[in-house]
Amino acid sequence: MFSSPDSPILHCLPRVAIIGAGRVGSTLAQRIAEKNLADVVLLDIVEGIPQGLALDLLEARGIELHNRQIIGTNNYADTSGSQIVVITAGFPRKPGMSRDDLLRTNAKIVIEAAKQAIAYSPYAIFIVVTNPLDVMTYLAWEATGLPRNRIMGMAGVLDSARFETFIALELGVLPADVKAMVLGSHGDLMVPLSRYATVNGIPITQLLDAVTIERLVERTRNGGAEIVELMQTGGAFFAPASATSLMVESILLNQSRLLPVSIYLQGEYDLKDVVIGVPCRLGLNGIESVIELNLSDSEREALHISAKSVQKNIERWRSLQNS
Ligand SMILES: NC(=O)C1=CN([C@@H]2O[C@H](COP(=O)(O)OP(=O)(O)OC[C@H]3O[C@@H](n4cnc5c(N)ncnc54)[C@H](O)[C@@H]3O)[C@@H](O)[C@H]2O)C=CC1
Ligand SMILES: O=C([O-])CC(=O)C(=O)O
Repeated sequence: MFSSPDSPILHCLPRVAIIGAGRVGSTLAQRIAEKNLADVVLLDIVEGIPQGLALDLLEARGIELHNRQIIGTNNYADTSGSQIVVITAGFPRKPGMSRDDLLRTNAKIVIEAAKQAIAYSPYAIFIVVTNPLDVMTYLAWEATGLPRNRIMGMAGVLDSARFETFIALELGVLPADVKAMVLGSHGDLMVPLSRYATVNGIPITQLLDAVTIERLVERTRNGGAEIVELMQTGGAFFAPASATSLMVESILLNQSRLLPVSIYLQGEYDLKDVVIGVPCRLGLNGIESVIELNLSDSEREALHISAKSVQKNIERWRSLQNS
């Protein structure tokens, strides 16, 4: 049973609302239900789609052996009293586009979704997935007025999983034995921390040469685009849904996992008034704490360059509104 410390108990079972029943949203609904984590309300602007997806997922319950409720809706009232709201509503990029090219269209969608969702679930913890991720999380934070521990973006868990995958493929080891962390913005300027990447505790710098590591770092930075180019219609959704469900799980089960999460910074890493990915502990209160790593000069510089690019896009959004 989960409820925010200051909230009344609204439901007997935890409930997660997913705004946007597209590829990421519907796969996330499946992951959450099949892991038996929470009931799911799947909301989309298109009529019939969330209802059809919910029915399809319900019909699998007997086979997958879980008993979670899954509701499809176009009405925010049905998301009422959710403990977690995940925003995946918005357009994915097409080949040749950067995530930042989605700013204008997705900002309006995310701001509206955040305002509607908070009105019905005032005690919820919000996880933003829509791109460009860090700017969307910043705008959702502004739109909801939530304290920063209750609103975050998903990107670092996915980018780290990609880095771990490429290291595991290169070394021919089990992916679960590889641990790595990617900080910064969810874009070309993300900051994979090779120095902290290990295989069961052994630093990868002892297993791979510098040129190979740099190649894997570059592939990680380009990980989303690689899939967009291959698929031609939309982007990745299996790994993004897995990464988001990991965050949902750590919050609902109070696991206190230490994960890279996009959060509004208030001076940590000498960065202020920007959302960017840094290591955080995730538990019942959302972000329980921000961990400040001892970064090298070049890692710190890369993080600051990454943050500047997010700030530039926040300013771009403000000037679009004023024009
Ligand atoms: N943060 C990350 O690491 C990742 C972010 N993404 C981003 O997530 C977003 C969703 O990706 P997909 O699910 O692949 O796209 P999709 O196109 O399959 O789904 C988007 C859904 O949002 C819905 N939608 C649009 N406007 C809406 C509104 N106003 N209210 C409610 N629903 C609305 C659409 O009808 C559609 O069903 C994209 O912006 C994508 O770039 C995707 C993967 C990873
Ligand atoms: O690349 C995209 O557009 C979707 C995304 O953010 C990712 O897969 O990392």
